[in-house]
Amino acid sequence: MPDPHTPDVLAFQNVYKTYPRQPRPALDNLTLRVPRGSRMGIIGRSGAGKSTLVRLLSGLDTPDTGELRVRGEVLGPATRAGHQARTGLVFQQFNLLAQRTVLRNVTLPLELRGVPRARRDALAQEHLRLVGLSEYADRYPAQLSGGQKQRVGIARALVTEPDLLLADEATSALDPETSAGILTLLLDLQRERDLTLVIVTHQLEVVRAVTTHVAVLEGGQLVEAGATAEVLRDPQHAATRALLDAHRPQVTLLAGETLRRVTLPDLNAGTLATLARAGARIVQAEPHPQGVDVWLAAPAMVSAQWPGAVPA
Ligand SMILES: Nc1ncnc2c1ncn2[C@@H]1O[C@H](COP(=O)(O)OP(=O)(O)OP(=O)(O)O)[C@@H](O)[C@H]1O
Repeated sequence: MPDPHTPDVLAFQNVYKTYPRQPRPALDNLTLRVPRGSRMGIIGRSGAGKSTLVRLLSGLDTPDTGELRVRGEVLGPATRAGHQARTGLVFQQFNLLAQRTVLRNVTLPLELRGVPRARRDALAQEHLRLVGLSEYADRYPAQLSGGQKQRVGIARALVTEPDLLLADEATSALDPETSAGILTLLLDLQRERDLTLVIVTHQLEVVRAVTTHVAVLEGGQLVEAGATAEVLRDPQHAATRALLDAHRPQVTLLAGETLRRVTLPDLNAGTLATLARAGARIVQAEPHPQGVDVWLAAPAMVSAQWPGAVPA
């Protein structure tokens, strides 16, 4: 964990939120710290409270009781506008305006802020370059693929140069390969700009691939939080274990085999031969920001030798 004296960029303190006419709180006494510069995954099954947490974080809604501090300030009417100006949002459904070109979608937050046209066009062009879409400035959203739309969404979120980026199911609508590309981009941008990244997802592989920390919600409560590697290696709560189990490939293991997951730079002939010699079977492979995420069924002693292999 980071130095405890570093000011947390975000801190929920005993936050409750209940929607009108609902019997149970959507957030139930939530206390959570998101350290500056971290990549925090928020995970939980449907209805756990993830979107509610994002609504509060983005300043779109307020806690009933409890406190939400951002960059050391309590988020409230006096600080909301300033907070929103420094916060970028990336959505599952991209939320692009169909009647605007790609460039005009990216300039929109700058227009709302009254930035002069020449300046906002230059900034938007620069951000389209950053996401690899310089050539698409004059197209319309309907002429783009899902992955390209999300790149525009990321350019729009970053064009105001926020220090906090909230991504709500940013890759859930995309296929695994496109999703890996978007996650790689988010990871690169987070490092380059020293952003604090909060990723809300129901996809455990997203948490595994990009986050430094993870918080698990269940019924509006925080049931587990910590460094991602530790939580995934040794989950303490049944809700976390259930999420992990749901992600395991369905495979019948042979006697003496265990299931392991390992991230490899690629699956070349040499790697495949080494795996075969070790008696390891590939049961599933998915693109990953650092290469390929491979699930192996392998003899227990063999799989332990793979660098980076973790028990699944
Ligand atoms: N606008 C609303 N009005 C009433 N109840 C709501 C509203 N939004 C969410 N809820 C309820 O609050 C609880 C938490 O919902 P929330 O959308 O935050 O969960 P979630 O983890 O994001 O779920 P999902 O993964 O399905 O999006 C649920 O019981 C949900 O039914």
